[in-house]
This record gives sequence, C-alpha cells and structure tokens, in this order.
Amino acid sequence: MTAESGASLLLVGCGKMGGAMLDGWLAAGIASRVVVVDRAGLPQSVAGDARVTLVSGADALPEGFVPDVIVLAVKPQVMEEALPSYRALVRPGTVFLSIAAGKTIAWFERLLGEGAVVVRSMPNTPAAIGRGMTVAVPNARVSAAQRDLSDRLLRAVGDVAWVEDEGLLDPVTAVSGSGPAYVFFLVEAMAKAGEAAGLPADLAMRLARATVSGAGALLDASVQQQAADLRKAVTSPNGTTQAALEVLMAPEGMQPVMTAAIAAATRRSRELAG
Ligand SMILES: NC(=O)C1=CN([C@@H]2O[C@H](COP(=O)(O)OP(=O)(O)OC[C@H]3O[C@@H](n4cnc5c(N)ncnc54)[C@H](OP(=O)(O)O)[C@@H]3O)[C@@H](O)[C@H]2O)C=CC1
Ligand SMILES: O=C(O)[C@@H]1CCC=N1
Repeated sequence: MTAESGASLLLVGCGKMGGAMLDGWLAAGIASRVVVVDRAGLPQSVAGDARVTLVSGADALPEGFVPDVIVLAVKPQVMEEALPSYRALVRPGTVFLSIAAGKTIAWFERLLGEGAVVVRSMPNTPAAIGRGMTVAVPNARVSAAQRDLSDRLLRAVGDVAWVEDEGLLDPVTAVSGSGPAYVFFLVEAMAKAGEAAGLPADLAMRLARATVSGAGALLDASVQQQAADLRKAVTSPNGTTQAALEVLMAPEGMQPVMTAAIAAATRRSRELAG
C-alpha cells in the first residue's frame, strides 16, 4: 500500500458498525479496495461502488487478495466461529483490527496464532455521521505504519484515543461504546416524564429530542467550558432547574444509578472476553 493508492481492506461483518465505518473509509478515500464478508449483503449506501466487493465467506475471497487490514466487526458471540477461517491471512503486513466488545488481544492471539498483528478498538454509533469516538490499543507487533493506518481508518468516522493499558477497554466500552444508548434512553425518559406532567405525547417527544440534541451541539461548540459550567448557566437560583437538580443530584439520584449502569456494562465486557 502507498498513501496514494490507498489501503486494501477486508471487512468481516457489515452490520450497524461495520457498515458505518465502511461509509467513512469510502468517503475519506482511504480504501482503494474493500472486500466485505457478510451474508446479509451490502448497505444501500455502498451499492455500486467499484471499490467494494461482497463475498459470502472466507472461502470465497478473491484469488491472491492480501489485505493491509482485516476489520473484525461481527458480534463477540460469533467471533470464535468466524475467526479461524482468517488464520491463513496472518502475516506481518496485515493488521487484524477488532471492534468487538470484550474480546482481548490475548484471545485473538490464541485463535490466530502468536504472530498475529492485532489492534483492539471500541468505536460507537455516532460514527455513522462521522462523530464517533474510538479508543484503540495495539499489540506488540503493530508497526508505526500500521498504527498510523489503523488510526486513519478509525479517524475517518470520528475522534480516536490510543491507550497502552488494554484493561481500560472494558470501562471505555461501558462509557463511550454503549453510551449513545444511555443518551437515547434519556430522551425516552424525559418524554415519558413530560407526558406524566401533562404534555401531549408527540410534543413531549419533540421537546426531549430537540433538548438533548441541542444541548449536545451546545456542549460541542463550548470547547472552553466544562459540562458543569453549562449546567450552572441553566440553573437560576431557586428556580425550576434547581428544583429538578435537587432530585437528580441527590445522594440516591442519578449518579449512583449511572455508576451502577457503567459498572454493569464494564462487567459484561469482561465476561464477553470468553
Ligand atoms: N452497535 C454498537 O453500538 C457497537 C458495536 N460494536 C461491536 O461491533 C460488532 C458488530 O456489532 P453491530 O454492528 O452492532 O452488529 P450487527 O449485527 O449489526 O452486525 C454484524 C454483522 O455481521 C454479520 N455476520 C454474522 N456472522 C458473520 C460471519 N461469520 N462472517 C461475516 N459476517 C457475519 C451479521 O449478519 P447476520 O445479521 O446475518 O448475522 C451482521 O450483518 C460487535 O462485535 C460489537 O461488539 C462496537 C461498538 C459499538
Ligand atoms: O452492546 C454491545 O455489546 C455493543 C458494544 C458497545 C455497544 N454495543
């Protein structure tokens, strides 16, 4: 691969996350060729793109195809069944880039062999609009050029942080990997509470959606301010917000619930290691 020619990629699993990442790579022009393995077919967004070839399984890869990166984007529960078919592609020049929750670098080395070059990462679904957050950790065999290529692939769909301590990937998964679901649930909960307070259901949902997305955009635009500062700016002394925050910020309020939720997701990520 050269910077001009672009990378040659094998994408194993093209569902919600794999499909979002594929869109990002094609839009950024990082990939010259992407072979996709997925029984369900290609997403509509990439149909007809000459750089993309769909195959039904590892046994149907194009003759002589040697990918720079193999992106592993199947569910953790099917990874063990899927992975051995790609063992023949292990070589120093090919990076196995996993986005699967829980599955550790040691687990991949066990199934692929000690020589495997592995990056374990955890993205999130805002990647679908180029606003993802990914944390990645390399194994010892990843070269500087391979780390750079992996970084460019992940950065095509949002921000990227690299860490050396793989143990951090479980709480990372709990905070940013699963995190979008908590925010969407917040919308649902606010809408339901608005209904309970007397709003019509459609107006309550419209207000909840607009408030969460507007607050997210304000947070994004307020690089100099902490989230706590933005919260304080809404909170008039002895006003309505203060009344609500006295409930949410009480010792038995939202913080212990969020801490317990993130601890549960962290535990589940560790269990998925298998
Ligand atoms: N969704 C999310 O928010 C995030 C997910 N992840 C991780 O991304 C990975 C994928 O998750 P997600 O995209 O949500 O899941 P999806 O189910 O949407 O995508 C997985 C895709 O892989 C296909 N597939 C199943 N078995 C194979 C196989 N043997 N070879 C090739 N393709 C196969 C599935 O097809 P079929 O449906 O026919 O089985 C499906 O299209 C998981 O490991 C998850 O932990 C990481 C961060 C965030
Ligand atoms: O729920 C899951 O297991 C995956 C990983 C992070 C987000 N979705």
